[in-house]
Amino acid sequence: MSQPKLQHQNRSNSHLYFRHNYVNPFVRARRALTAQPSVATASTSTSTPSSKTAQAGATAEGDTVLQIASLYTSQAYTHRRAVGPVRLEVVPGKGLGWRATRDIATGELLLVSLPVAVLYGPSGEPPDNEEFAAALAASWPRMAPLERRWLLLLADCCTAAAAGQQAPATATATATVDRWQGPGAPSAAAASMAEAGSASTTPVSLPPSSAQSSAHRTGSEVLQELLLRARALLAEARGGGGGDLQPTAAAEDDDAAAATAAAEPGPGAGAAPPPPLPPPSPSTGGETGDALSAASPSPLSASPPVGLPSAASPSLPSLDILPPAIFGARTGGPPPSTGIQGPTTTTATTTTTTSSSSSSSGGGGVVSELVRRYSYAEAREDPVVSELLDLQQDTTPGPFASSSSSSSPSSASASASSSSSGLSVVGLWPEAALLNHSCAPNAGLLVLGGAAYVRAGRPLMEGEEVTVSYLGTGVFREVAERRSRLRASHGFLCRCPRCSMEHAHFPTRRYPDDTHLDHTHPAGPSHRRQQQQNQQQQQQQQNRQNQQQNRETQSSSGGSSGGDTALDDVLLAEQLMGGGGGGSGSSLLQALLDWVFGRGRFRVGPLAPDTTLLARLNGQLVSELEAAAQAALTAPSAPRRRQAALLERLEGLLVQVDGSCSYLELPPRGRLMVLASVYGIVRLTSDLAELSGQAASPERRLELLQMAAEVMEAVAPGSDGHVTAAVKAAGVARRVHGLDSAPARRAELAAAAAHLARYGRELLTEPALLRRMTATRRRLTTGSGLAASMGVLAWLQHVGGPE
Ligand SMILES: C[S@@+](CC[C@H](N)C(=O)[O-])C[C@H]1O[C@@H](n2cnc3c(N)ncnc32)[C@H](O)[C@@H]1O
Repeated sequence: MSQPKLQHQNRSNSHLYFRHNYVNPFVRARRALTAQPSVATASTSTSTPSSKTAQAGATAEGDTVLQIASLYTSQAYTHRRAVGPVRLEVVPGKGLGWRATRDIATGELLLVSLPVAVLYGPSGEPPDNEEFAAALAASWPRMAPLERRWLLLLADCCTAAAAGQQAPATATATATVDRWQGPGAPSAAAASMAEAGSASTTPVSLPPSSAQSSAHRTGSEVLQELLLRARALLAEARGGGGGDLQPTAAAEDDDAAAATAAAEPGPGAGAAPPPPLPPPSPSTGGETGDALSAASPSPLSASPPVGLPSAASPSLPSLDILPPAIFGARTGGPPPSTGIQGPTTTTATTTTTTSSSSSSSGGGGVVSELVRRYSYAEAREDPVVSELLDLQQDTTPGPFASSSSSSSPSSASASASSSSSGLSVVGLWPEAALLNHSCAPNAGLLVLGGAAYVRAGRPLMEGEEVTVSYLGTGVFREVAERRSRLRASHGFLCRCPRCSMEHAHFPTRRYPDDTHLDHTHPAGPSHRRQQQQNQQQQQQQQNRQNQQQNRETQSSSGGSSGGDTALDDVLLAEQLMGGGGGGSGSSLLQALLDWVFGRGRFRVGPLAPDTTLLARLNGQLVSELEAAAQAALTAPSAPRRRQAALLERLEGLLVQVDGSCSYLELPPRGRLMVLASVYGIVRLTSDLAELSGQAASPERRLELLQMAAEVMEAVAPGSDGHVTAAVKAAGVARRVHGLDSAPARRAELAAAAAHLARYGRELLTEPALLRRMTATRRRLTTGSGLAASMGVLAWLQHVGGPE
C-alpha cells in the first residue's frame, strides 16, 4: 500500500486533515463532479505531514490532527469487498439471508459491500428506481464478470421469489436457474439484462438458451441452488474461505476472481462459465485511486459509464478509476420522482427504495424488479462524515443540485435536508442486498464513499439472523403503516417480533386499517377478537360521522373558520362532553386522538382480550387520557400555549405507558418496544419541546430527548436518529447539570455508544475524532435537523411551526 498523504484543509477556525489520496474513487469522482471553488481550494493545501505525524495527533505546526483518516484506513474503511462473521443461509419464509457465525459485539463490522452500481443525487432526493434501473441496464455491457454474475443471481432470486408467491408448495419456475446451470447458458434474466443494456450500448453476445433441464424442483431446492451460487460468488470475491472479515487482495480484482472461478468452478455458479463478455471494467475496490489511475488505462476511459460526460471532460480526471461499472449523475431531464420515498423519509437513514411502479424504461421487467427488490437508497450519506470530509454541500450548486433545485415537494423537507450535507445515493450492493428486514433491526447499513458498511447495532448471538430496516425513518412509524409500506415496496407482510407485538397488544391501532392482515397471520386474532374489532370499527365510523356533522353544523352557524384552533377546541369540548360523560373511555380517547393528531390518523383499538394485564394497561391509558382531555378543555388556544398543553398531556401518556410497562414487568427491550409503538408521540413531544422553547423546561427536554434516544436505540440502534438524539441529549445534559456532572457523563457515554453502533469501535479509540464528530453533529442538528433525522417533518407541518 502506498504511503498515505494527508491533505490539509483549512476550515473556518479549525484545521482538519484527512487522507485525501486514500479517499476512495467515489469520493474523488464526486469531488470532480461537483468541483466548485470552495472544494477545489481544499486540494491546494500544501501541508502533508507524514502518517506517523498524523497518528501522533499533531503536526509540526501544532494543529490538531483529527483522525478522520482512521475512518477510512481502519479495517472497516478499506473499501474492499469483505464478509465478516456472518454466513449466507436460507432463512425460512424469507429466502436467503445472513446469520451470525459467532457472538458479535455492538459496532462490529459484518459486511463491506461494493456496489454493482450506484447513482448519486441531490441531498434528500435520491435518483428514483426508474432512473437507476435505466443506468443499471445500460451499463450491463461494461460490467465486470463478477458484477454480472451477481446481477444474474439476484435476478434469478427475483424470479424464484415471484414463482414462490404464485405456487409456494412446489415452486417450479426454476427455468432461469436451470438455464444458468446449463453449459454456457445464461438465465432469462441475463438475456433480459443484455437486451435492456443493448438499447444504448454495444449488445452483449449471449449464447443460446439451453434446454430447461429440471422444471420441477421444489422451492427449497431452488433456494439451495441460489444459495450455492451466492456462496460461490462470495468465495470468488474473498479468494475462498470464510470466517471473520478480512479484506482480501482477491477482492480487489473481480476479473482475476472471475478467471479463477472459470478455471476452478465452485458449486452452483461454477458449473457454468459466464457468457462471453466485452472487455471487463477495471478493478473494484483498489487500494488507492492513484495506484489504479497510474496503471494501464481502463476501458472506461474510452467508454465512460452511462450518465457521465466523456472522459475528455476536464471535470472528470479520475473517471478511469471508478471501480463499479456504473457511476452516473443526472444529466438534466425532468426532476426526479419523489415517489421513491414516503413523505417523511427525507433523512439520512438508509431506506430501501419504495417505488413499486418502476416502468420498463429502465431496461425491462427484470431490471425493474431487481432494482425494486434489491436496491437501497439513502436520502443523504452520513451527514457528519460528509461534512468532515467536506463533500458536496447542498448550498453548492453542482450537476446534481441543478436538476432538483425547485422540485422538492415540500419546502419544509427541502429546507430541513438542505441544512445537512451529503448527497443522496441509490445503489445495488450485492452482499447487502441479501439482508432481510426487521422493524427492530439488529444491524445498520451505512453508505460511505459508495461502499455499504453493515455493522451490528447491538450484540448478536451466534446463529441469529442479521437484519436491517428497509424503512428508513419509516421504521419509527406505526405498525400498520410500516406493514403497508413494506407490502407495497417488497410485497411481504412483516412479521418481525416488533410488528407482532405491536399488532397484538398496542392499545391504539392506526389507519390505514390493517385488520385484513390478521387473516394471514398465524398468530392472528380469534374470531371473537375479530368481532370486537368490527364493532369497534363501526363505533369509530359513527364517531367520525358525528364529528363531521358537528363540524358542518359549526361552520354553517357562522362559527370559527375551518382549521382554527378555537374551532378545534370547541369541537373537542363537544366531543368530550358528549362522549366522556357516559363513561365510554374509548370514544373519549378517540376524540382526543382525533383532535391531537388529526381526524382518522389514529384509531382506538380493542382492548387486548387475551391479556388481562394489557387490558389493565389499556384501562390505565384511557383514564390517563380522560384526565388529560379534561385538562385540555382549559387550555388556552394560542398555538404556543396549546403546544405546551399538548406536551404536558403527551408526557402524561408516556409516563403512563412507561409505568404500565414496568407494572407488566416487560423486559427492558420490551418496554422500549412498547414505547416505540407510541413513537409518534415521542417525536411530537421532543419536537414541540424544541420548537416551543418555553413549553418544556430544560430538564424536561433532557428527559424527552433521552427517552427518544433510548427508544431509537431499541428500534434502530446506530441509526442517524439514534446518534442525533443521543448527541443532542448529551448537550442538554451538560447545560442542565454541568460539564462534569454524573448525568452529563452518562449522557456522553450514551452518545459514544450510539457512535460505536454506527461507526464502529475504532472511533472510540480516537477521542479527538469522536469529539469532532459530536460537535459537528450538534452543529448540524438544529431543531429542524433533529426533526429531519427523526422523521418528524410531517408532524411539524401538522402542528405548525413556532410563533
Ligand atoms: C432485499 S431482499 C432480501 C433477500 C431475500 N431474502 C432474497 O432471498 O432475495 C428482500 C426480500 O426478502 C424477503 N424478506 C426480507 N425481509 C423479510 C421479512 N422480514 N419477512 C418476510 N420476507 C422478508 C421479501 O421477499 C423481500 O421482498
